[in-house]
Amino acid sequence: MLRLSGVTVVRGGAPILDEVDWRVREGERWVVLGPNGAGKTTMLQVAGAQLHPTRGTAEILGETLGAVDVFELRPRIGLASAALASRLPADERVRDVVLTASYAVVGRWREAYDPVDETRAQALLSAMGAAHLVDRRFGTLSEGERKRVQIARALMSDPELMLLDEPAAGLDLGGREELVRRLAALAADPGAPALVLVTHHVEEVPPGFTHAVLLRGGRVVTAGPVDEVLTAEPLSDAFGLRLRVDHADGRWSARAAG
Ligand SMILES: Nc1ncnc2c1ncn2[C@@H]1O[C@H](COP(=O)(O)OP(=O)(O)OP(=O)(O)O)[C@@H](O)[C@H]1O
Repeated sequence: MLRLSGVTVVRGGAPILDEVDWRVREGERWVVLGPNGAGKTTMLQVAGAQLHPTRGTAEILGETLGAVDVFELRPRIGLASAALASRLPADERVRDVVLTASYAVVGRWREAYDPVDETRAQALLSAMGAAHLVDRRFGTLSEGERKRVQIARALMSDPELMLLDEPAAGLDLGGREELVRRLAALAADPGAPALVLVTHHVEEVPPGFTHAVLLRGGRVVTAGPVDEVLTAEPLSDAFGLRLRVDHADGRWSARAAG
């Protein structure tokens, strides 16, 4: 699904991603964790064919970035991020926010969409608990409602790879738990795309996620199965803080130790 080899992104003369090697296979559900400025969003932008590495190779869905038309590649990738959300017109109806994703465009540009697409958009909004919002304008939604609509949008093109950048940011406790529940359902669906979720908090890792990669200072600290990576030592290393990590009922929690 995805293979980054020696991926380096240089900005302002310094690497903000530094020799990153990372591989996501079909069916895997990954969480990307790390402190502020670790390079999580940058890595996701490379994975989403939104940004070319300065050095190294990014292979996405069998294509090599730089040797493929990104406009053909992008519809195969579902992406939900704050940067993308900010480009969605505030006066756009929720239905159209979701529908336009099939064409990887922002803002309605066609007069008519296929009824099959309309039905699919409605079904995805239902699956995200947002069916009742279909006629609302995107700009009038609460933060939690926007996140759920964005995920429905990201699923619209039936992507092979789905990238979610901090989908729980700005949500209250109820909103977070609701989102975690829906992402857990998505993770458990064998027909769902390979999933990558960026977060700051282990509490937001949905049950059913299989792998984790920890970043710090643009470098990979650890990557592998969640049971090995979401433990005190690697997380303490990544966040530069001695942590106690608990795991119960498929969920994680972390706090400063001692
Ligand atoms: N154009 C740029 N010029 C200089 N530095 C940049 C540029 N873009 C990003 N950076 C820096 O690169 C680093 C990584 O940024 P990135 O947004 O990928 O981190 P992140 O892990 O997603 O952070 P956060 O958790 O705060 O969202 C940050 O220190 C950021 O300030």
